[in-house]
Amino acid sequence: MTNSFTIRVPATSANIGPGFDVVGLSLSLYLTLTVTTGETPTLPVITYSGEGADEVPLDPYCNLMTRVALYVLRCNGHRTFPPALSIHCHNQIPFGRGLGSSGAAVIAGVLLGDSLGKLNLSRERMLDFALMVERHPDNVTAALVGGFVGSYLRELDPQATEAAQVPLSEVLPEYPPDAGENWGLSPPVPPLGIGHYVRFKWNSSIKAVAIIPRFELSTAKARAVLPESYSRKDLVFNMQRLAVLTTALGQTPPDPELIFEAMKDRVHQPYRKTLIPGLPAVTSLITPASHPGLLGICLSGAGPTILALATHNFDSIAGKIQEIFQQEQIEVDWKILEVTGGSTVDS
Ligand SMILES: Nc1ncnc2c1ncn2[C@@H]1O[C@H](COP(=O)(O)OP(=O)(O)O)[C@@H](O)[C@H]1O
Ligand SMILES: N[C@@H](CCOP(=O)(O)O)C(=O)O
Repeated sequence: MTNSFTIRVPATSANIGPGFDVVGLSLSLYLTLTVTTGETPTLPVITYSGEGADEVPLDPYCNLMTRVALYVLRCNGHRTFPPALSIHCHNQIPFGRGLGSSGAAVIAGVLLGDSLGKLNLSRERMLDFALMVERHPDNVTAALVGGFVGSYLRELDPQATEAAQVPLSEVLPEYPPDAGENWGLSPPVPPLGIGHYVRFKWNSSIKAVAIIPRFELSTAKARAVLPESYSRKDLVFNMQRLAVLTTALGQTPPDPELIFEAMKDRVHQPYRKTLIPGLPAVTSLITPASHPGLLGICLSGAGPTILALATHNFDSIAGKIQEIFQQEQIEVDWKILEVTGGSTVDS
C-alpha cells in the first residue's frame, strides 16, 4: 500500500535583538516535503528544488533532515526507513543566512520520523528530539509551534543532563554505507521535557522585512566569536529590553520609540559585527524618525540577514539598508515576510 503526505515547516528569525537563544519568530518562507512510501524494498530517494538544491547531500544517511528522521525512528524501535521512501523537498529558506534553515530541517526531520513510524509523538516530545540536535531552543520552537515564541531549557538532573549533552556525532552517527560499529548501537534517547515555551501576542500589522546579504555565515562560526561570560551591566541591559519587547510587539498600536530601543542588544550583535560588515551602521543610522513605519532593526538569528520590523514604508527601509551594504560591496536581496503559523503535516 502506498502512503503519501506533505510536511511544511516555516523559516524563523531568532533573537530579535536582546533575546539571544530565547525568542524566535516563524516567518512565511517554507521548507516543504512531499513524501511517499510503498512496498518495494528500495533505498530512500531524496530530491531537492529551490534554495540549497545544488549543495545539499542527497544521501539519506548524510542529509541532516533524513538523519534526524532516522534518529527519531531508531529511538522508537524502527531500525531503518520504510520501503520505497521518496522525498521531494522544495526549499525557500536560504542556507546559512540566519533564517533558521537548519532548525527547519531538524523540525522537518522530527515530523518525518514521527509520520513514517506512525509514532504520534506529542509536540513536547518532538521538541525534545529537536533539542538533542539543535541545542538552542529559539529557532526549533518557533518553527514547530509558530508565532512569536519564548523558550527555555529546563535544568535537568545530572543523569538527564549527561544524556542531553552527548556529542552530536552520537545522536546522529554516520549510518550506512559507513555504519561501522555504531549501526548496532541504540542512539541516545532524549530526556523528557527538555524545552518549555510560551507564545507571545503579535500585532498582525507588523511585518518582517528580511534583508538577505548574498553570502553565507554558518551559525557555528557566528557562535564561535561570542564570549564565555558577560558583565552584569550588559546582561541587565538585555533583560530590561527583552521584558519590554515581548509585550510591546503585541500592543495596538505598536509604539516605535519603545520597540526601537527594546530591540537593542549587547550580548551577540556587537561581537558579530566583525563577520558582518555594515551591521553597526544598519543598527544606528536608520531610526523611526528617519524612516516612519520602522519599529526596530536587529540581526536575524546568527546573521548575516538583517530583520527590520515595520508597519509601512518597507521599500524605503530596505532600500536604505541595501545602500549601506552596497557601501561595503555586499549585494542583498530583500523580502517582506509575515509572522506565520507553525509546522503542518497533511495527508
Ligand atoms: N532543507 C535542508 N535539508 C538538509 N540540510 C539542510 C537544510 N537546510 C539547512 N541544512 C543544513 O544546515 C546548514 C545551515 O545551517 P546554519 O549554519 O545553522 O545556518 P541557518 O542560519 O540557515 O540555520 C546548511 O549548510 C545545510 O548543511
Ligand atoms: N540564537 C542562535 C540563533 C541561530 O539562528 P540561525 O537562524 O542563524 O541558525 C544564535 O544567535 O546563535
